[in-house]
Amino acid sequence: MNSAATRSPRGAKVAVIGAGSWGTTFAKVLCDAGSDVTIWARRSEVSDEIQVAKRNSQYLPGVNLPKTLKATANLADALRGARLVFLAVPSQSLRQNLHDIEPYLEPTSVLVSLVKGVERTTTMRMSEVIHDTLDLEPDRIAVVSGPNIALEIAKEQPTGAVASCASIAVAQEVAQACSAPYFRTYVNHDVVGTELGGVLKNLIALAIGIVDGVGYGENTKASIITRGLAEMTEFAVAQGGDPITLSGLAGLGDLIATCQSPLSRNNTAGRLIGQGYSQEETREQMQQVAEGITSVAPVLELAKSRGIVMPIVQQVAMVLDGEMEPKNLGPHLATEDGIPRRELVLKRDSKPGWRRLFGRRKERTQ
Ligand SMILES: NC(=O)c1ccc[n+]([C@@H]2O[C@H](COP(=O)([O-])OP(=O)(O)OC[C@H]3O[C@@H](n4cnc5c(N)ncnc54)[C@H](O)[C@@H]3O)[C@@H](O)[C@H]2O)c1
Ligand SMILES: O=P(O)(O)OC[C@H](O)CO
Repeated sequence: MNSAATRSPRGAKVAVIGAGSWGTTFAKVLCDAGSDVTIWARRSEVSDEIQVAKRNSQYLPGVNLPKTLKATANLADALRGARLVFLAVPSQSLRQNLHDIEPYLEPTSVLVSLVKGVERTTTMRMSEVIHDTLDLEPDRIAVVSGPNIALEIAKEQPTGAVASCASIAVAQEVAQACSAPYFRTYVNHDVVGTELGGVLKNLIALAIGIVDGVGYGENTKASIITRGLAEMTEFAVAQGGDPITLSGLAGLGDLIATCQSPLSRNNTAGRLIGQGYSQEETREQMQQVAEGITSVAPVLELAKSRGIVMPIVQQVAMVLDGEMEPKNLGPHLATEDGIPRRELVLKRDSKPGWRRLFGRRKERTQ
């Protein structure tokens, strides 16, 4: 595809699927960037409130949404004519949502994941789930990720993000559609690294929340953030990601935001667990998605299959499962053999191009 042929004009029709805190905030960004936006909500009371009152009081209390934003609970209405379709539903429901939207997609629609989780049953990233479900070409699958706490952005506090697609022209089209005065979007073509940055920072934010709940101070947290970034980078590189991406907005940037913000749901969930609440009690107290909790097991499964050691994520899993006291979580635990290891060991994925992006489905079905 060439960029002139694919660039969405200002005012182009786009759709957002999911009207929780991020879907609604992202719809506002898209409106403020000049797109013609329709957001789809599962519940008609939510779409009615957005459509009529320009509010989403459950997820963004006190925020006025743009007058131009349209909302519906009807998928066909949301998707009609939409070149870009932004997906903002929980990771574990994405596959079902994709099946639901498939009949209404335009033949050239690009699907853009805003989701920061891994599918528990398959260990797939969201772009892999899109490919697996809809069999789209890589240049019709993109992701947007970065240090993006919804409520801050809904209040127009400035931030940045990265739009990533195998086709840099499509990444530019996506970035252009979501570049508002307070939201600057960069581009890259490292879908794997961009996507995994958003998944993995949630696991480190859980660890930060846990030690915060215990009452540990800044040295512990700085060590966890730094060693967490090393774990994130080793993991992402082994899956085919670029280490540079992990030091950018979608990696380090998002890690800092999520580990520092009391608004982060993953951080909050970790803090409750660190204070002694069980995983079940924490889930009950959380009114919103904390993707990290469901991503721990599939990430560790993938790490094991690639021979990657993730001591912090492993400890988070043990605390969640009640096998370790929160106060024992820390960056100080030795590896199994007790031998001090190097600070960063990058084992690159040797698969080239598309096999790195979406190779697992092909491998499975060949
Ligand atoms: N909130 C943020 O700051 C933020 C920022 C960046 C990315 N994200 C990511 O965006 C994704 C969505 O998170 P969110 O913050 O909007 O969550 P949320 O809890 O605020 O909202 C989730 C939305 O999904 C809907 N939903 C739940 N189950 C569904 C299903 N089976 N089918 C369709 N819709 C369903 C809910 O009704 C709700 O509207 C997550 O992967 C999250 O990691 C969130
Ligand atoms: O609230 P969290 O923990 O899901 O984090 C929100 C965003 O991913 C931060 O970029």
